[in-house]
Amino acid sequence: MNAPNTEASSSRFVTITEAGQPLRLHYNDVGSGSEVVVMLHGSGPGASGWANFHRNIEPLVDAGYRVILLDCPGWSKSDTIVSTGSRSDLNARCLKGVLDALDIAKVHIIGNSMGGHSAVGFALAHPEMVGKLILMGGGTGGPSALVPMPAEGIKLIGALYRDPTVENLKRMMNVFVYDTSSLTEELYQQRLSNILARRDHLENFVKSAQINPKQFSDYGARLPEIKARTLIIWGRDDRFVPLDIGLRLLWGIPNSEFHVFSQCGHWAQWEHAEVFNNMVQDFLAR
Ligand SMILES: O=C(O)/C=C/C(=O)/C=C/C=C(\O)C(=O)O
Repeated sequence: MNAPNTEASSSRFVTITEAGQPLRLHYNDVGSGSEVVVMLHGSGPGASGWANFHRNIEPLVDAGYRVILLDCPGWSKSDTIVSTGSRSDLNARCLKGVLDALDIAKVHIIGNSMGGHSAVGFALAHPEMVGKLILMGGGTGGPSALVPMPAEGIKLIGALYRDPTVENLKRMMNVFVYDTSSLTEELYQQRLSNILARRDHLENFVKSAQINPKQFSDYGARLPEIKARTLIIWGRDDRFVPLDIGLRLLWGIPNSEFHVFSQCGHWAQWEHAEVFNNMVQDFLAR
């Protein structure tokens, strides 16, 4: 019997060059299929590939995919960074560096929130390297037609970055998911320890937003350039990146489809993991 895949057993590092400087990035590498699925996490404090997607890795690995979870610069065990330009483009450059280092020519990408913005940035810069895209609660920065921006959840993320207390974490997590009864003390403690482990990441995120408040590019005008078949997934009750941003993606990306979960906040892959996993496998196999 194979040993279970764990964060520790799949943990790897690679050093790329970013803006002429070495940048050490952490990733998890699970499974050994010839088709590769990259998972890109969101921008909340304490996020990581493993923390965002731990309910989604095993089903894809069991279905025969190799899964790479990249921790973007400024999160988890990756180097810290001050982002003064587009963070979505920065993450896209980092993904290119990692794939080149691993000699991987083509990937499917699942992006959550900031990870969705970064996946679109990557697809625009390197269309030949993208198989299919799955965008959840993200895909472009820019305005919502319905909700004042920054949305309430994004304001709570900012407060948590500036003042990383368990009270601020609970305030953020309580609008993060639809069903707050799913939030356990263990989850809070795990997330808080991730957050407090890297105060440099917190400080640099705050600094980045002060230098450039628009960290996430508005790719709206360029969405029609995306040729990859794209599955857009959203929570109806998303209070971080409003649902109508998903509609903008659907209008803009020519070969796209849109699924909305009711009773779901910003973490569709976690709140509706089983249906999400089946949907992803079906979409990738089509
Ligand atoms: O401001 C945006 O457009 C993006 C926000 C996020 O990326 C928020 C993500 C939060 C998480 O996924 C998390 O795990 O904290």
